[in-house]
Amino acid sequence: MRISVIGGGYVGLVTAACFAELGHDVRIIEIDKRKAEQINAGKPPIYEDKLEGILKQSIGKRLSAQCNYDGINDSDLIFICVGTPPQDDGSADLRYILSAAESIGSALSGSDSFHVVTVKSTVPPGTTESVVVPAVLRKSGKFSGIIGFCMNPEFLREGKAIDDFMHPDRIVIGGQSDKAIDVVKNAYEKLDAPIITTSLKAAEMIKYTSNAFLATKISFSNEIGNICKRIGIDVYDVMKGIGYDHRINPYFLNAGLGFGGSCFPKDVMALIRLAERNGEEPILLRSVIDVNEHQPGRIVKILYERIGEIKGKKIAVLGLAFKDNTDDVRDSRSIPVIEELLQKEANISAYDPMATETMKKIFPDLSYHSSVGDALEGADACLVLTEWPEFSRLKDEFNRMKNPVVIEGRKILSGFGTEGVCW
Ligand SMILES: NC(=O)C1=CN([C@@H]2O[C@H](COP(=O)(O)OP(=O)(O)OC[C@H]3O[C@@H](n4cnc5c(N)ncnc54)[C@H](O)[C@@H]3O)[C@@H](O)[C@H]2O)C=CC1
Ligand SMILES: O=C(O)[C@H]1O[C@H](OP(=O)(O)OP(=O)(O)OC[C@H]2O[C@@H](n3ccc(=O)[nH]c3=O)[C@H](O)[C@@H]2O)[C@H](O)[C@@H](O)[C@@H]1O
Repeated sequence: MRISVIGGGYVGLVTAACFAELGHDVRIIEIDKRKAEQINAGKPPIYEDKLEGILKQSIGKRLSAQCNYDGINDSDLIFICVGTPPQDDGSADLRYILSAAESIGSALSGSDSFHVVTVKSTVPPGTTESVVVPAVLRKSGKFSGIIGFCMNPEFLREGKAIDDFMHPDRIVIGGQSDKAIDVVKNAYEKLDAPIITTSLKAAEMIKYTSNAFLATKISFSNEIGNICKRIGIDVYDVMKGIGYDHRINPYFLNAGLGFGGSCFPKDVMALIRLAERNGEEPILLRSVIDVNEHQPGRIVKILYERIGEIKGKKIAVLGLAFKDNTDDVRDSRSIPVIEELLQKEANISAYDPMATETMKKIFPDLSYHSSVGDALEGADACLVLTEWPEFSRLKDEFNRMKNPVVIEGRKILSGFGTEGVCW
């Protein structure tokens, strides 16, 4: 099948590389020339496990990237994978979606064959129908039926994106017609996963609901964790105890600093704004955000309780990325922690296996180190902020600290006899 993917970011590039791996001919349209060039050179502009390998296998053969929309009228299926960042009020900014839809419409104006335009970006319910369909039809000069429309939300996690794409729990396809839905189904025919077909709007809502539910599990665990901490119980034992109940399951119950990244905070806020605009009071969703916003401050409070005055103290910060296995620091919970430490005039000594360069763009003046040991040298305390597996193997490195006070914002250490381990 011939597929075009609009946007060569996390989702677009992974989607394109995986569809090429499945044997389709894929063209990426990426307006950022530098990114398109990197992709064509077989170098992913982002770090993602296994991505470079599969990109190199297909690039120049079944996969290519370009900066314009030329030739997309060859494609049976066109995926929109551009960003939907938050606006100042938290609602989703749809300008990239509109612009992509208009460009697709113009590019399809001369074509006589059937094409399916499919939104993969996370968009508020109603967007495909009210923004994408009219823009494509207006610019193409065609009527509905000549072009099909679908909404196929993406559930991949950064750091595990290739495996998530190739082995999804389910594939959701919202569509206007069976004919359009069948084209999207065919693209995925080599994958072994249940396919849920639904309306365009329901597919859009499934994506928001999925992220909001996972975020709710995390905030719930944090609230229970905060209570447990007061009364001297390890919340990880508690969550293990409930996670065996198959109605609950053991995933996304890790308490700590809360959720970061480019999606959970943004998508829960967008859902809150959607609810409000439709006359609903999203009481639970607001609490999910509230709990999350408070968690970073709690670790600094615990630090103060352990070492007293923070001013002038050397604080080692292990982990900057919003989660392990990525160089992405967007909305990382390490950012508010570092901001508060800087406000209290701490000397921060930072280490991350992968995210140092991205974090330097936000905090250029921190003292960054290329090894955990160097970051810990002479430190008055250490905060662990990302669940990097390599931190679970640390032991002797902590001997380089001035005081053995280690506070975990993510439960990853395996117990090494230091003081102050929290959560
Ligand atoms: N990052 C993630 O893990 C996931 C993201 N999503 C959703 O997928 C969407 C995309 O997210 P990311 O890939 O992270 O964003 P991103 O910012 O990494 O990539 C978007 C890309 O689209 C390009 N672009 C923007 N306008 C364009 C246009 N008119 N034509 C061609 N290219 C254009 C940008 O230059 C950028 O490279 C968002 O709605 C996001 O919420 C969904 C699941 C997972
Ligand atoms: O829409 C999206 O962009 C994606 O958002 C998340 O994926 P991602 O943000 O890559 O990472 P997660 O593994 O979900 O972690 C998100 C945040 O929650 C935190 N987290 C996760 C799990 C947990 O138990 N506790 C916890 O605090 C992580 O540390 C991280 O900061 C979802 O898991 C994906 O299904 C979804 O496609």
